[in-house]
Amino acid sequence: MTFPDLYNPPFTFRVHHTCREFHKKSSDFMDAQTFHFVNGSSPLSVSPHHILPQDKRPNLNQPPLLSSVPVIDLMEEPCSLVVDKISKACEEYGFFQIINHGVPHELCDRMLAVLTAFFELPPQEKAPFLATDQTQQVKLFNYYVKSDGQKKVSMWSECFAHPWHPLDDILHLLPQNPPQYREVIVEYGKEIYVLMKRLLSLISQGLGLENDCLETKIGEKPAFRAQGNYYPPCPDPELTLGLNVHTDVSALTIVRQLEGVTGLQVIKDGNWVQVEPIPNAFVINIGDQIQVLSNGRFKSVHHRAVTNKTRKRVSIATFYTPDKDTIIGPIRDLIDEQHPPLYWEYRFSEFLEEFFKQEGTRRMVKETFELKV
Ligand SMILES: O=C(O)CCC(=O)C(=O)O
Ligand SMILES: [Fe+2]
Repeated sequence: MTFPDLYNPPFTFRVHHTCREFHKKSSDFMDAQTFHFVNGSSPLSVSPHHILPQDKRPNLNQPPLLSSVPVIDLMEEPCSLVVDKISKACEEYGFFQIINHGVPHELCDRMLAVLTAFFELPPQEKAPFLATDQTQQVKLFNYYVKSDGQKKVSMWSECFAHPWHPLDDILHLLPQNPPQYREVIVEYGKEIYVLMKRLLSLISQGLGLENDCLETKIGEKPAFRAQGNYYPPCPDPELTLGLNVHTDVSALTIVRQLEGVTGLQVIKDGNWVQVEPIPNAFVINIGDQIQVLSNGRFKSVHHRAVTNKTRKRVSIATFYTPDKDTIIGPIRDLIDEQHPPLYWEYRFSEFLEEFFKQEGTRRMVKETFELKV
Protein backbone atom coordinates (compact mmCIF):
# COMPACT_ATOMS: atom_id res chain seq x y z
CA MET A 1 0.00 0.00 0.00
CA THR A 2 1.39 3.38 -0.89
CA PHE A 3 0.09 6.53 0.64
CA PRO A 4 -0.42 9.75 -1.29
CA ASP A 5 2.61 12.03 -1.50
CA LEU A 6 0.96 14.85 0.31
CA TYR A 7 0.56 14.75 4.04
CA ASN A 8 -3.16 15.08 4.49
CA PRO A 9 -4.01 15.52 8.15
CA PRO A 10 -7.32 14.25 9.45
CA PHE A 11 -9.97 16.91 9.55
CA THR A 12 -10.47 18.38 13.01
CA PHE A 13 -13.50 20.22 14.30
CA ARG A 14 -13.50 22.04 17.57
CA VAL A 15 -17.20 21.63 18.09
CA HIS A 16 -17.92 24.81 20.00
CA HIS A 17 -16.19 26.99 17.41
CA THR A 18 -17.22 25.40 14.17
CA CYS A 19 -20.77 24.37 14.84
CA ARG A 20 -22.14 27.17 16.92
CA GLU A 21 -25.69 26.39 15.93
CA PHE A 22 -25.40 23.07 17.74
CA HIS A 23 -23.99 24.59 20.88
CA LYS A 24 -25.96 23.91 24.04
CA LYS A 25 -24.70 26.77 26.21
CA SER A 26 -24.29 25.19 29.60
CA SER A 27 -22.71 21.94 28.58
CA ASP A 28 -19.31 21.15 30.12
CA PHE A 29 -19.20 18.12 27.89
CA MET A 30 -19.25 20.42 24.91
CA ASP A 31 -16.27 22.50 26.00
CA ALA A 32 -14.20 19.38 26.34
CA GLN A 33 -14.89 18.08 22.86
CA THR A 34 -12.73 18.23 19.83
CA PHE A 35 -13.84 15.90 17.10
CA HIS A 36 -11.31 14.37 14.72
CA PHE A 37 -12.58 13.21 11.38
CA VAL A 38 -10.36 10.32 10.50
CA ASN A 39 -11.93 9.45 7.19
CA GLY A 40 -11.14 10.49 3.69
CA SER A 41 -7.42 10.91 4.19
CA SER A 42 -4.50 8.57 4.29
CA PRO A 43 -1.95 10.50 6.29
CA LEU A 44 1.65 9.37 6.15
CA SER A 45 1.89 9.45 9.90
CA VAL A 46 -0.46 9.28 12.83
CA SER A 47 -1.10 12.74 14.20
CA PRO A 48 -0.19 13.31 17.86
CA HIS A 49 -3.75 13.40 19.16
CA HIS A 50 -4.14 9.73 18.16
CA ILE A 51 -0.88 8.45 19.65
CA LEU A 52 -1.40 6.42 22.79
CA PRO A 53 1.09 6.39 25.64
CA GLN A 54 3.37 3.34 25.52
CA ASP A 55 1.49 1.30 28.12
CA LYS A 56 -1.86 1.67 26.32
CA ARG A 57 -0.68 0.64 22.83
CA PRO A 58 -2.00 -2.59 21.30
CA ASN A 59 1.32 -4.47 21.13
CA LEU A 60 0.45 -6.27 17.92
CA ASN A 61 3.70 -8.22 17.78
CA GLN A 62 2.64 -10.68 20.44
CA PRO A 63 2.48 -14.38 19.45
CA PRO A 64 -0.31 -15.23 17.00
CA LEU A 65 -3.78 -15.60 18.40
CA LEU A 66 -4.58 -19.28 18.42
CA SER A 67 -8.29 -19.62 18.90
CA SER A 68 -11.37 -17.71 17.94
CA VAL A 69 -14.67 -17.45 19.80
CA PRO A 70 -17.25 -20.29 19.39
CA VAL A 71 -19.42 -20.29 16.26
CA ILE A 72 -22.96 -21.52 16.90
CA ASP A 73 -25.43 -22.64 14.26
CA LEU A 74 -28.88 -21.50 15.41
CA MET A 75 -30.56 -24.08 13.14
CA GLU A 76 -28.83 -27.00 14.79
CA GLU A 77 -31.18 -29.62 16.22
CA PRO A 78 -32.13 -30.29 18.90
CA CYS A 79 -32.52 -26.77 20.24
CA SER A 80 -31.23 -27.92 23.64
CA LEU A 81 -27.83 -28.40 22.00
CA VAL A 82 -27.86 -24.77 20.86
CA VAL A 83 -28.80 -23.68 24.40
CA ASP A 84 -25.91 -25.70 25.85
CA LYS A 85 -23.41 -24.27 23.39
CA ILE A 86 -24.55 -20.71 24.06
CA SER A 87 -24.39 -21.26 27.78
CA LYS A 88 -20.84 -22.63 27.56
CA ALA A 89 -19.74 -19.77 25.30
CA CYS A 90 -21.22 -17.17 27.69
CA GLU A 91 -19.39 -18.74 30.62
CA GLU A 92 -16.04 -19.21 28.92
CA TYR A 93 -15.80 -16.35 26.45
CA GLY A 94 -18.67 -13.90 26.96
CA PHE A 95 -18.63 -13.84 23.14
CA PHE A 96 -19.82 -16.10 20.35
CA GLN A 97 -20.77 -15.87 16.71
CA ILE A 98 -24.03 -17.11 15.22
CA ILE A 99 -24.80 -18.43 11.76
CA ASN A 100 -28.15 -19.50 10.27
CA HIS A 101 -29.85 -16.75 12.29
CA GLY A 102 -32.49 -15.88 9.69
CA VAL A 103 -31.48 -12.25 9.05
CA PRO A 104 -31.03 -11.76 5.29
CA HIS A 105 -27.40 -11.45 4.26
CA GLU A 106 -28.13 -8.75 1.69
CA LEU A 107 -29.90 -6.58 4.31
CA CYS A 108 -26.81 -6.69 6.52
CA ASP A 109 -24.63 -5.79 3.53
CA ARG A 110 -26.93 -2.86 2.79
CA MET A 111 -26.76 -1.75 6.43
CA LEU A 112 -22.97 -1.65 6.39
CA ALA A 113 -23.00 -0.01 2.95
CA VAL A 114 -25.21 2.93 4.02
CA LEU A 115 -23.22 3.32 7.19
CA THR A 116 -19.98 3.42 5.20
CA ALA A 117 -21.48 5.93 2.77
CA PHE A 118 -22.50 8.13 5.69
CA PHE A 119 -19.03 8.03 7.26
CA GLU A 120 -17.46 8.83 3.90
CA LEU A 121 -19.46 12.01 3.37
CA PRO A 122 -17.39 15.20 3.42
CA PRO A 123 -16.83 16.46 6.99
CA GLN A 124 -19.10 19.45 6.43
CA GLU A 125 -22.05 17.16 5.72
CA LYS A 126 -21.47 15.17 8.86
CA ALA A 127 -20.88 18.20 11.07
CA PRO A 128 -24.58 18.65 11.99
CA PHE A 129 -24.44 15.29 13.76
CA LEU A 130 -21.45 16.13 15.96
CA ALA A 131 -22.09 15.41 19.62
CA THR A 132 -22.67 18.40 21.81
CA ASP A 133 -24.00 16.67 24.89
CA GLN A 134 -24.18 13.18 26.37
CA THR A 135 -27.93 12.85 26.08
CA GLN A 136 -28.15 13.57 22.35
CA GLN A 137 -30.25 10.92 20.56
CA VAL A 138 -28.25 10.99 17.34
CA LYS A 139 -24.57 11.77 17.58
CA LEU A 140 -21.25 11.51 15.81
CA PHE A 141 -18.29 11.33 18.16
CA ASN A 142 -14.83 9.93 18.88
CA TYR A 143 -13.95 7.83 21.88
CA TYR A 144 -10.85 8.91 23.71
CA VAL A 145 -8.48 7.66 26.35
CA LYS A 146 -7.10 9.89 29.05
CA SER A 147 -3.33 9.63 29.07
CA ASP A 148 -1.11 10.82 31.92
CA GLY A 149 -1.84 14.37 32.85
CA GLN A 150 -5.43 13.84 31.65
CA LYS A 151 -4.57 14.63 28.03
CA LYS A 152 -7.17 13.11 25.73
CA VAL A 153 -6.02 10.73 23.01
CA SER A 154 -8.68 10.08 20.37
CA MET A 155 -9.29 6.60 19.04
CA TRP A 156 -8.64 5.95 15.35
CA SER A 157 -12.34 5.78 14.52
CA GLU A 158 -15.52 7.71 14.13
CA CYS A 159 -18.64 6.50 15.91
CA PHE A 160 -22.22 7.30 15.00
CA ALA A 161 -24.88 6.44 17.59
CA HIS A 162 -28.66 6.56 17.49
CA PRO A 163 -31.65 4.39 18.43
CA TRP A 164 -32.32 1.35 16.25
CA HIS A 165 -35.90 0.46 17.20
CA PRO A 166 -38.66 1.61 17.10
CA LEU A 167 -37.73 4.55 14.91
CA ASP A 168 -40.98 6.34 14.02
CA ASP A 169 -40.41 9.24 16.44
CA ILE A 170 -36.80 9.92 15.60
CA LEU A 171 -36.58 9.02 11.93
CA HIS A 172 -36.46 12.70 10.98
CA LEU A 173 -33.26 13.09 13.01
CA LEU A 174 -31.39 10.41 11.05
CA PRO A 175 -29.24 11.17 7.98
CA GLN A 176 -30.95 12.02 4.71
CA ASN A 177 -27.74 11.23 2.94
CA PRO A 178 -27.14 8.52 1.81
CA PRO A 179 -30.81 8.55 0.78
CA GLN A 180 -31.43 4.90 1.77
CA TYR A 181 -30.06 5.31 5.30
CA ARG A 182 -33.44 5.65 7.02
CA GLU A 183 -35.25 2.82 5.26
CA VAL A 184 -32.34 0.43 5.74
CA ILE A 185 -31.98 1.04 9.49
CA VAL A 186 -35.76 0.61 9.94
CA GLU A 187 -35.65 -2.74 8.16
CA TYR A 188 -32.46 -3.82 9.93
CA GLY A 189 -33.85 -2.77 13.32
CA LYS A 190 -36.95 -4.93 12.86
CA GLU A 191 -34.85 -8.00 12.10
CA ILE A 192 -32.45 -7.36 14.96
CA TYR A 193 -35.39 -6.94 17.34
CA VAL A 194 -36.61 -10.46 16.54
CA LEU A 195 -33.10 -11.87 16.82
CA MET A 196 -32.42 -10.05 20.10
CA LYS A 197 -35.55 -11.53 21.70
CA ARG A 198 -34.64 -14.97 20.46
CA LEU A 199 -31.14 -14.70 21.89
CA LEU A 200 -32.42 -13.43 25.25
CA SER A 201 -34.69 -16.44 25.39
CA LEU A 202 -31.86 -18.88 24.54
CA ILE A 203 -29.56 -17.22 27.08
CA SER A 204 -32.30 -17.40 29.75
CA GLN A 205 -32.71 -21.10 29.05
CA GLY A 206 -28.93 -21.47 29.24
CA LEU A 207 -29.16 -20.16 32.81
CA GLY A 208 -31.89 -22.71 33.57
CA LEU A 209 -34.54 -19.95 33.73
CA GLU A 210 -37.89 -19.42 32.03
CA ASN A 211 -37.61 -18.32 28.38
CA ASP A 212 -38.76 -14.77 29.10
CA CYS A 213 -36.90 -14.29 32.38
CA LEU A 214 -34.05 -12.06 31.16
CA GLU A 215 -36.32 -9.97 28.98
CA THR A 216 -38.64 -9.39 31.94
CA LYS A 217 -35.77 -8.48 34.27
CA ILE A 218 -34.28 -6.05 31.79
CA GLY A 219 -37.64 -4.33 31.87
CA GLU A 220 -40.51 -3.15 29.72
CA LYS A 221 -38.78 -0.09 28.36
CA PRO A 222 -35.33 -1.18 27.21
CA ALA A 223 -33.12 1.30 25.40
CA PHE A 224 -32.28 0.28 21.86
CA ARG A 225 -29.07 2.09 20.92
CA ALA A 226 -26.99 1.38 17.84
CA GLN A 227 -23.40 2.42 17.25
CA GLY A 228 -21.78 2.45 13.85
CA ASN A 229 -17.97 2.28 14.01
CA TYR A 230 -15.74 3.39 11.17
CA TYR A 231 -12.02 2.59 11.21
CA PRO A 232 -10.08 3.91 8.22
CA PRO A 233 -6.70 2.41 7.31
CA CYS A 234 -4.14 3.59 9.81
CA PRO A 235 -0.52 4.39 8.88
CA ASP A 236 0.83 2.93 12.13
CA PRO A 237 -1.54 0.53 13.93
CA GLU A 238 1.00 0.03 16.71
CA LEU A 239 0.54 3.57 17.98
CA THR A 240 -3.20 3.74 18.34
CA LEU A 241 -6.43 1.76 18.71
CA GLY A 242 -9.73 1.75 16.86
CA LEU A 243 -11.69 1.28 20.07
CA ASN A 244 -10.17 1.24 23.51
CA VAL A 245 -10.40 -1.82 25.77
CA HIS A 246 -13.91 -1.92 27.21
CA THR A 247 -16.85 -4.04 28.25
CA ASP A 248 -20.33 -3.11 27.04
CA VAL A 249 -22.62 -1.40 29.53
CA SER A 250 -25.61 -3.08 27.82
CA ALA A 251 -27.39 -6.30 28.73
CA LEU A 252 -26.70 -7.84 25.33
CA THR A 253 -24.98 -6.68 22.12
CA ILE A 254 -25.30 -7.88 18.53
CA VAL A 255 -22.44 -6.79 16.23
CA ARG A 256 -22.27 -7.01 12.48
CA GLN A 257 -18.77 -6.56 11.09
CA LEU A 258 -17.54 -6.05 7.55
CA GLU A 259 -16.48 -9.30 5.92
CA GLY A 260 -12.82 -9.86 5.16
CA VAL A 261 -11.27 -7.39 7.60
CA THR A 262 -10.23 -8.32 11.13
CA GLY A 263 -10.04 -5.88 14.01
CA LEU A 264 -12.24 -6.99 16.89
CA GLN A 265 -10.32 -8.75 19.66
CA VAL A 266 -11.48 -10.30 22.90
CA ILE A 267 -9.54 -11.19 26.06
CA LYS A 268 -9.37 -14.92 26.71
CA ASP A 269 -7.18 -16.22 29.54
CA GLY A 270 -5.09 -13.06 29.44
CA ASN A 271 -4.51 -13.18 25.65
CA TRP A 272 -6.14 -11.24 22.85
CA VAL A 273 -8.20 -13.50 20.59
CA GLN A 274 -9.28 -12.28 17.18
CA VAL A 275 -12.96 -12.50 16.29
CA GLU A 276 -12.70 -13.74 12.70
CA PRO A 277 -15.18 -12.16 10.32
CA ILE A 278 -17.27 -15.11 9.12
CA PRO A 279 -19.60 -14.57 6.14
CA ASN A 280 -23.12 -13.69 7.27
CA ALA A 281 -22.39 -14.18 10.97
CA PHE A 282 -23.27 -11.93 13.89
CA VAL A 283 -20.97 -11.47 16.84
CA ILE A 284 -22.89 -11.66 20.11
CA ASN A 285 -21.53 -10.46 23.41
CA ILE A 286 -22.76 -10.46 26.95
CA GLY A 287 -22.92 -6.96 28.44
CA ASP A 288 -22.36 -5.89 32.04
CA GLN A 289 -26.07 -6.18 32.94
CA ILE A 290 -26.35 -9.88 32.08
CA GLN A 291 -23.14 -10.53 33.98
CA VAL A 292 -24.81 -9.02 37.05
CA LEU A 293 -28.24 -10.65 36.44
CA SER A 294 -26.57 -14.06 36.02
CA ASN A 295 -24.67 -13.42 39.26
CA GLY A 296 -21.34 -13.57 37.47
CA ARG A 297 -21.97 -16.85 35.66
CA PHE A 298 -22.06 -15.29 32.19
CA LYS A 299 -19.18 -12.93 31.49
CA SER A 300 -19.06 -9.42 30.09
CA VAL A 301 -15.57 -9.56 28.66
CA HIS A 302 -13.01 -6.90 27.78
CA HIS A 303 -12.65 -6.32 24.06
CA ARG A 304 -11.06 -3.76 21.73
CA ALA A 305 -10.75 -2.93 18.04
CA VAL A 306 -7.31 -2.67 16.46
CA THR A 307 -6.58 -0.96 13.16
CA ASN A 308 -4.66 -2.07 10.09
CA LYS A 309 -2.60 -0.32 7.43
CA THR A 310 -4.50 -1.10 4.29
CA ARG A 311 -8.20 -1.73 4.75
CA LYS A 312 -10.99 0.25 6.29
CA ARG A 313 -13.25 -1.60 8.67
CA VAL A 314 -16.89 -0.88 9.52
CA SER A 315 -19.13 -2.43 12.15
CA ILE A 316 -22.51 -1.78 13.71
CA ALA A 317 -23.25 -2.73 17.30
CA THR A 318 -26.89 -2.89 18.40
CA PHE A 319 -27.27 -2.71 22.16
CA TYR A 320 -30.18 -3.84 24.33
CA THR A 321 -29.97 -1.99 27.63
CA PRO A 322 -32.30 -1.47 30.61
CA ASP A 323 -34.17 1.76 31.13
CA LYS A 324 -32.57 4.06 33.72
CA ASP A 325 -35.21 3.26 36.38
CA THR A 326 -34.90 -0.52 36.13
CA ILE A 327 -33.55 -2.30 39.19
CA ILE A 328 -30.77 -4.72 38.27
CA GLY A 329 -29.25 -7.35 40.55
CA PRO A 330 -28.54 -11.08 40.62
CA ILE A 331 -31.67 -13.09 39.72
CA ARG A 332 -32.97 -14.74 42.89
CA ASP A 333 -33.32 -18.19 41.31
CA LEU A 334 -29.59 -18.19 40.67
CA ILE A 335 -28.70 -17.58 44.30
CA ASP A 336 -28.25 -20.30 46.87
CA GLU A 337 -25.78 -21.27 49.56
CA GLN A 338 -23.14 -22.28 47.02
CA HIS A 339 -23.82 -19.19 44.95
CA PRO A 340 -24.18 -16.18 47.24
CA PRO A 341 -25.01 -12.87 45.52
CA LEU A 342 -21.93 -11.20 44.07
CA TYR A 343 -23.52 -7.79 43.37
CA TRP A 344 -25.71 -5.21 45.04
CA GLU A 345 -29.07 -4.42 43.52
CA TYR A 346 -28.91 -1.02 41.88
CA ARG A 347 -31.03 1.29 39.82
CA PHE A 348 -29.59 1.30 36.29
CA SER A 349 -29.21 5.12 36.45
CA GLU A 350 -26.65 4.59 39.26
CA PHE A 351 -24.68 2.26 37.04
CA LEU A 352 -24.74 4.82 34.23
CA GLU A 353 -23.59 7.56 36.56
CA GLU A 354 -20.55 5.50 37.51
CA PHE A 355 -20.02 4.63 33.83
CA PHE A 356 -19.80 8.31 32.85
CA LYS A 357 -17.60 9.09 35.85
CA GLN A 358 -15.03 6.62 34.52
CA GLU A 359 -15.04 8.05 30.98
CA GLY A 360 -11.65 7.86 29.26
CA THR A 361 -10.27 5.21 31.61
CA ARG A 362 -10.19 1.42 31.44
CA ARG A 363 -13.57 1.29 33.10
CA MET A 364 -14.31 -0.96 36.09
CA VAL A 365 -17.98 -0.15 36.51
CA LYS A 366 -19.60 -3.41 37.58
CA GLU A 367 -16.74 -3.94 40.04
CA THR A 368 -18.07 -0.88 41.92
CA PHE A 369 -21.30 -2.81 42.59
CA GLU A 370 -19.61 -5.99 43.82
CA LEU A 371 -20.52 -7.32 47.24
CA LYS A 372 -17.35 -8.18 49.07
CA VAL A 373 -17.88 -11.75 50.30
O1 LIG B 1 -15.93 -2.80 15.80
C1 LIG B 1 -16.21 -3.75 16.50
O2 LIG B 1 -16.32 -4.89 16.05
C2 LIG B 1 -16.39 -3.56 17.99
C3 LIG B 1 -17.59 -2.77 18.35
C4 LIG B 1 -17.77 -2.63 19.84
O3 LIG B 1 -17.14 -3.28 20.63
C5 LIG B 1 -18.74 -1.65 20.33
O4 LIG B 1 -19.28 -0.87 19.53
O5 LIG B 1 -19.00 -1.67 21.56
FE1 LIG C 1 -18.12 -3.20 22.62
